[in-house]
Amino acid sequence: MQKNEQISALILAGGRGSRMGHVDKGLQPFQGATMVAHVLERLAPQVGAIAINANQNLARYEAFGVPVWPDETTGFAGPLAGLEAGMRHCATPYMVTAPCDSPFLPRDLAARLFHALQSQRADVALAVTQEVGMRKQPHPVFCLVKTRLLQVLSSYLAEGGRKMDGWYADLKVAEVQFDDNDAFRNINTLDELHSLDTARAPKRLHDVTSCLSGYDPDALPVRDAQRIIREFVSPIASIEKVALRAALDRVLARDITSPISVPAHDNSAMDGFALRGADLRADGPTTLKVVDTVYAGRPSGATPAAGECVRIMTGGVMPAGCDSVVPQEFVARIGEADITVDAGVIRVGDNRRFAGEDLMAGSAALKKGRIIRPADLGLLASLGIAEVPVQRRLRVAFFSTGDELRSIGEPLDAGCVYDSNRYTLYGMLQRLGCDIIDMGVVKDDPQALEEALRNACENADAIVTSGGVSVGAADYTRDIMARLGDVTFWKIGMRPGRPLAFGKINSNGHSAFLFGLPGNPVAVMVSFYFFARAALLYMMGADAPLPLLKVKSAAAIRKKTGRTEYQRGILAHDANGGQHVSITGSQGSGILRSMSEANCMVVLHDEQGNVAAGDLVDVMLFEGLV
Ligand SMILES: Nc1nc2c(c(=O)[nH]1)N[C@H]1C(S)=C(S)[C@@H](COP(=O)(O)OP(=O)(O)OC[C@H]3O[C@@H](n4cnc5c(N)ncnc54)[C@H](O)[C@@H]3O)O[C@H]1N2
Ligand code: MOO
Ligand SMILES: [Mg+2]
Repeated sequence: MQKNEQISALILAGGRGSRMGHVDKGLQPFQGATMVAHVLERLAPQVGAIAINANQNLARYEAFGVPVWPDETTGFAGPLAGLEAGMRHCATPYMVTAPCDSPFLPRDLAARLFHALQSQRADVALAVTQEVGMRKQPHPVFCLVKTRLLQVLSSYLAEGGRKMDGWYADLKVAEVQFDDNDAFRNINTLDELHSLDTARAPKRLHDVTSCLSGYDPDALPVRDAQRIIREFVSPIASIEKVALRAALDRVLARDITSPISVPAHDNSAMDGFALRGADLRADGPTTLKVVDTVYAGRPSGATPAAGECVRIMTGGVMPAGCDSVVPQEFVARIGEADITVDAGVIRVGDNRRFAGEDLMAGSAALKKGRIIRPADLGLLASLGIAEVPVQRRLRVAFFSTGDELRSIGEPLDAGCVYDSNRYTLYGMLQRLGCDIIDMGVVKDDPQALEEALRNACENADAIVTSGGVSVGAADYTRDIMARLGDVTFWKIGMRPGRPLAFGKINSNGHSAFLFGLPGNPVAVMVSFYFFARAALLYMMGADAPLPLLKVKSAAAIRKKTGRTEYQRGILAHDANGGQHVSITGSQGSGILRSMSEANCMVVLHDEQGNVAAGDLVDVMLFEGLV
């Protein structure tokens, strides 16, 4: 974001922190620094100059190397007094403010407020947010003002005014809508501060693994590896708004509350005649006078009296007083101006759809974390929602390692193989909806590996590599990974996919989670599905557990206890209309055909031994998984 030299920033740290037990809020430790330091770090790059308004601990604020201006009115007159002090000292025509307890403020705050101020020829611009289905929420302490308005503010204060949004009542105000409500989140209590601090503090792998009893990196059960990974990774907290169609397959970032009732009115489920159920005789035919016709989308306003009815189309609004609809094909006689209905053809209330029976205004329509499917697009459209808050896409860099690998298009030299892992990884990552960075093949060369890992780390949220994580002499990958961060190497009690590297690496102030998958072509896929997939989904804020089905095994399967086996299976119908699963031929870790032929994975758990024909086994369908 570009710096605007015409704007100065003022951090409002002059409050008494009464909700924090009278501590100085700005100086509270938060994620390895103080709260005010986080605000400084976000705001300073946006403006030409920056200062702090504080009324206590002035020397500690001055230690940040920026000017500190106390209120000029005594007695903690609130943020307006700070604003006044700031405007008096400010040397630029514009000043932007933010409170010291908002460490997540937008990095484009000044630019967007300034743009709105200019384009709307306003005096003050302020941030607002609006949750879907909720009222607009202004954030007057996040504002941009023309500094020449000092006089207006001083008069308001002199008259005893104290409300942040009161002083500009007679000025032109531009509101700027920001999508990320959390960016304006201020931290009011020490409890809130501590819980956020621990939730977001970087974890060490050791802290996670040490909580596990009997942790052995060389014989780690699948469940434990999955648990450690889940504990260690953290979700990205960045939201964007996209047009409804573009939300397909994206992760919903906020709960959606229905702003309207769907349908909005009671209406007919059939083409027929709307009537008053009480008019229908139980002992013989009823004749009713037809007084009007109602088409869908054209309410008639008619209010039929006793003995009257209205011709109605499917979706037409039920006329007042009517509670039932008789479909036209059930009517015994349709005359010029009346109809006759036989006894017992409908019950009172039949074929009437109630207002809000699909969704009631104010009710929860969709939960955040959901991956948006076609039905959800329709549901959102039925609510009139044109833009959807979604998580930003996860950026995932991936590459293959190995001197023997050739990319397609290159000649296949003696002893070499074509790189297939990068294509299976491409497919799997693409299906997960990630933004992918394909980094090609990297040679078994320490310098090339380090460069690739650093580059990936600086550009992605997560890195997926294949190969080099076992114990071979040319497998430098392990050493380099370990050197760049907090990475552990496991031998997992599973087949295929025994070796796995996992952790987080750092480069030039960036960090990324790392999944070092084994090189064998089936192992790379199985490790992706059972470790990386869930972790990446969690990072992208998605809540998408996969069901395991129980299906009969068509034949006996040999299985060792004490490890998880992922056998490639074909689920098919048998002659009796039931289903069974059979294993695809050779299950070798290099036989990619076994994956291609399969339509599911048979999951044989640690404690399971040999399977007899007809036994039920757990099956995970590729459909949904891939
Ligand atoms: N002494 C031991 N040797 C091995 C062990 C072990 O525990 N002790 N584990 C075996 C298991 S299990 C696996 S899985 C592999 C994993 O090896 P690496 O992750 O080090 O992978 P590489 O050695 O680089 O390659 C293994 C194999 O896969 C082929 N490969 C690699 N990348 C690709 C690619 N992109 N496309 C196609 N094929 C690829 C590579 O040519 C090798 O054949 O280690 C076992 N050894
Ligand atoms: O576990 Mo390795 O993945 O069997 O070939
Ligand atoms: Mg190897």
